[in-house]
Amino acid sequence: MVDATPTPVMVCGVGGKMGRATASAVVRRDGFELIPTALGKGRAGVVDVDGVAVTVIDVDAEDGEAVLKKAMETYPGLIVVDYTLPESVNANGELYVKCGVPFVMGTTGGDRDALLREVKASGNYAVIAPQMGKQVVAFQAAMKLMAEQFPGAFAGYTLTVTESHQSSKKDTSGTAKAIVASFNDLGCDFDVSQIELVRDVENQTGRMGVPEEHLLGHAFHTYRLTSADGTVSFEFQHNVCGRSIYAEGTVDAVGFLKRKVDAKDSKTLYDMIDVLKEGAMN
Ligand SMILES: NC(=O)C1=CN([C@@H]2O[C@H](COP(=O)(O)OP(=O)(O)OC[C@H]3O[C@@H](n4cnc5c(N)ncnc54)[C@H](OP(=O)(O)O)[C@@H]3O)[C@@H](O)[C@H]2O)C=CC1
Ligand SMILES: O=C(O)C1=N[C@H](C(=O)O)C[C@H](O)C1
Repeated sequence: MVDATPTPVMVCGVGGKMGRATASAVVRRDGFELIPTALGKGRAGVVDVDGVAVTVIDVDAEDGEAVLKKAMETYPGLIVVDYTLPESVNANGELYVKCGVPFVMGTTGGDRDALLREVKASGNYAVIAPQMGKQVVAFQAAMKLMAEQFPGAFAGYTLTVTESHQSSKKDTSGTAKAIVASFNDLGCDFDVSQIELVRDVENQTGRMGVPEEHLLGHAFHTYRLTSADGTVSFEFQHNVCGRSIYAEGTVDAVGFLKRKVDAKDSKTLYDMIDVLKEGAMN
């Protein structure tokens, strides 16, 4: 029999740009319920998400663990979505593991190796990925496959990577870092510290071609490969305006994770390529 109970979702960081967009997608999507409590930082208060009043509890002022445990009791089957900030990634991951709550981590940055290692070792169910947009995930997967199939195919080529995001974004794109890992396997000698970050309006609207109405929410990535003698070049580009592609993908990830939890799947840690491969993205 199909379980008709909606999946309860807590969105941590609901006061921020991605948290808000994701909470709104949860409200719109059948089969999911946005719970009226979330963890936040610095600012407590109530955020109205399309008619759902979400009380944001400041983790600096209250015990996040107690808040989460209460929510898990009140909403059995709770799944947490995290769109907070790079500096909170590891502490939040640890908190979710401590509470035993399945989670989707969309937040980038932090110590990724430690996060993945600790979550995997814990056996806590989680989807962790720097990119939730279906078509960008497909591109990321294609580059990974190319690197697995043809390692070293671009040896000797020079790689340049440019990414433009809203000026409030402090970290280097997690997506760009993941794709650079595939270029490394393809033979390109390139370190993520060489990624060019564009955060100023003049270059965004001029050189990058970001429409003005999307200066506050965009992700424009260009990867250029040039052969040693300059006679051959490749360019890969993905330009996203707004945030709906990520918000919708995040809800897909929540649905995927719920099915894995219910099935008690032996694999517990996933990324968005796993979600895409299973045909779980709308
Ligand atoms: N995986 C993906 O597809 C995508 C990932 N991202 C990533 O999502 C993250 C958030 O981006 P964005 O929404 O633009 O950032 P914002 O700055 O707009 O929002 C971050 C929010 O998180 C809150 N916050 C910070 N620390 C904590 C904490 N410890 N617990 C709970 N809440 C906390 C902040 O609260 P306060 O306002 O009080 O400081 C703020 O409301 C970034 O890492 C970004 O790269 C973005 C788009 C897509
Ligand atoms: O902060 C953003 O906006 C984005 N962050 C993710 C990243 O760091 O790769 C995904 C996308 O680029 C938007």
